[in-house]
Amino acid sequence: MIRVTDLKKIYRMGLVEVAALKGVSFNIEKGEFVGIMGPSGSGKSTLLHQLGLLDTPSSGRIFIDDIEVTRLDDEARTRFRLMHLGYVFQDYALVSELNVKENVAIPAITQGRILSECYVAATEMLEKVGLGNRLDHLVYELSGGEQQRVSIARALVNKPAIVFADEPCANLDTENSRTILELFRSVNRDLGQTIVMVSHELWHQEYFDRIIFIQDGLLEKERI
Ligand SMILES: Nc1ncnc2c1ncn2[C@@H]1O[C@H](COP(=O)(O)OP(=O)(O)OP(=O)(O)O)[C@@H](O)[C@H]1O
Repeated sequence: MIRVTDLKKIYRMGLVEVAALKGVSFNIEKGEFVGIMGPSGSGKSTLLHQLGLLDTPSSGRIFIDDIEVTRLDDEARTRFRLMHLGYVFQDYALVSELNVKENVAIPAITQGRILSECYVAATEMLEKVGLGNRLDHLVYELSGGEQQRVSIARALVNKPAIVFADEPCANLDTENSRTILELFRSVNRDLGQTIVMVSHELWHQEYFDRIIFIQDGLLEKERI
């Protein structure tokens, strides 16, 4: 489903260059729950941003379902993201002025679906993540763990083929982290979504089907 060949990313700030990815190649199969792990500064978030089409690599190729996404122009990339990809970030990135149901409906509304349908889809996803009783709450009325579940519901509302999660448990305690990881696991099993998640917490690896280890911008090893 995802095929990456010789991916490189060099950040340039004036005369200073940082080679964050130095040529990585791997595949991710449809329906896998993959963890990207490695030390701080190793290139995990950079890799996730390239895979999730949130940034453009310096060189190399990424194919998603045989489409070479690294060749898409800006408009096509935006459309591809909206139609096929979902995102979960460590700071939840929710809109504080909107209630929970409205937040989750945003990607569906952006797709141009009928408003009432968007709210039905949002409600369904909030029930799936165990927040069917919080639809009209404002974001600040929820705990951190609940806010992250809202952001997962938002990532899933368009039923994307792939969900990218960048350290989604970074701001949560162990109990809430387990809830989030179990939620990803059940979504992966029940809805068949491919999930790619960055984490530096070793204990998270028990939840992943496979781990891609990255060290100093290079693939360290892959293991089942
Ligand atoms: N926008 C940027 N501009 C310049 N350098 C960057 C940028 N983003 C990341 N880097 C550098 O690229 C390298 C890889 O960073 P990245 O954030 O991908 O690592 P990471 O493994 O996700 O780290 P962490 O676990 O600490 O979040 C680091 O040396 C970092 O300083």
